Amino acid sequence: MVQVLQELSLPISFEELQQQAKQKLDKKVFDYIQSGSGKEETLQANDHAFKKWKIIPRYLTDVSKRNIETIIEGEKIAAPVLFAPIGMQGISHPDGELAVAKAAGNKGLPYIASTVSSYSLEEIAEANENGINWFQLYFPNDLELAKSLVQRAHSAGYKAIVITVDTNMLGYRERDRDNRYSPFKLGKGIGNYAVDPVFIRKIQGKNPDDFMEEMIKVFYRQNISWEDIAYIRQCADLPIYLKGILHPKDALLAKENGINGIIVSNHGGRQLDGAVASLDILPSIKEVVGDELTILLDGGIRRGSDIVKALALGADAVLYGRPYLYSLALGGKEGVEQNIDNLMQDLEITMALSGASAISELNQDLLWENN
Ligand SMILES: Cc1cc2nc3c(=O)[nH]c(=O)nc-3n(C[C@H](O)[C@H](O)[C@H](O)COP(=O)(O)O)c2cc1C
Ligand SMILES: O=C(O)C(=O)c1ccccc1
Repeated sequence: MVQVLQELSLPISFEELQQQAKQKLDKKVFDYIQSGSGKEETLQANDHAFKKWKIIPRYLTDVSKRNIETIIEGEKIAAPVLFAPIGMQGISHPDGELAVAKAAGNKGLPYIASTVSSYSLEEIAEANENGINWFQLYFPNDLELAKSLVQRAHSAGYKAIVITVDTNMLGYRERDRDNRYSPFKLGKGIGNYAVDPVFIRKIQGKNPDDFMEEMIKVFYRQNISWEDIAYIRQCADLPIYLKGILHPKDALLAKENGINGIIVSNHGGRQLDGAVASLDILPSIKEVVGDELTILLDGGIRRGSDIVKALALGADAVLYGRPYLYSLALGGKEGVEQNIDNLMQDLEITMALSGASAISELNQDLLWENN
């Protein structure tokens, strides 16, 4: 008997992908993922920022040999794209981070594991043992705990530490408040804490029901200083990236403090509403830091042309966020792989049609600002 395999086929367009994910996911979960903080001005600004720039293509160039690979932290990656750290992927699909990390590795792109992952960083590293993993740190209040998380990441083969600096508390997310939804309530983001020896020691003797309360107590450090960043460097010999940098003066301080890279980001419009769009501030940041540290950007990356614009304005690579999460919800690991295939094809076509055959050829000369 001939077995007809129903091939998984996710929608190509981001808007359609989001629509189908909305139909599939629980309303509160979808709202939590999709929404921004406040009036969502920053969420919208991220989207709008890309529309302000138009590509002026160069023709009569040779694009017969195309290459979208690039090098980040000394490692060749298949495209200038990293998987943004997203907490609690278990709310989108039971395989959560294990599926996404494996998909990232299979496609030759780095995976950044969140502190609030549903699975532990060790399980994620094992799932993506042949790929590149980075660890995102939500700086805990307890330095010993910070050290433990970072050293575990180092032992598990993570290649860089990304410290998120824009979340000293959660943004004012109106939709979540209406829904009475808190990411912490579900207990889906405790993969790393549940197995951490320092945390386990901390809660010993306490009521297991208080686990979440204890975790929240140590979760946010509201006074991270440059000394704390230096402390993390002492914990493990790994490159350090700061995620959530928007002010050029902070970018300059990052450079002066010997940080390896920054991620220009407003957390996908989920933290400070009213904050500048990451793409809008990118040129000013590039101006102060030059080529001395790696610049990554996220917020609103949906298609190949978004990547071309971000790189032309000075980013070395971008982080890809919500779209992969919707793909995970709809199709697990295969869904994410398919979405990445589409994104990479789109990028290659966009570059070729712009007249560029390599990532290094993308610069501001290709852009026109539409005010
Ligand atoms: C559901 C969700 C959870 C997130 N969790 C984290 C996290 O744990 N750590 C972090 O640094 N950023 C987190 N972010 C922010 C992303 O890393 C990234 O900055 C943002 O999604 C980029 O915007 P985009 O989704 O519009 O592309 C989260 C974003 C979403 C949508
Ligand atoms: O929702 C988020 O944006 C986020 O970063 C987060 C913070 C704490 C727990 C889970 C996710």
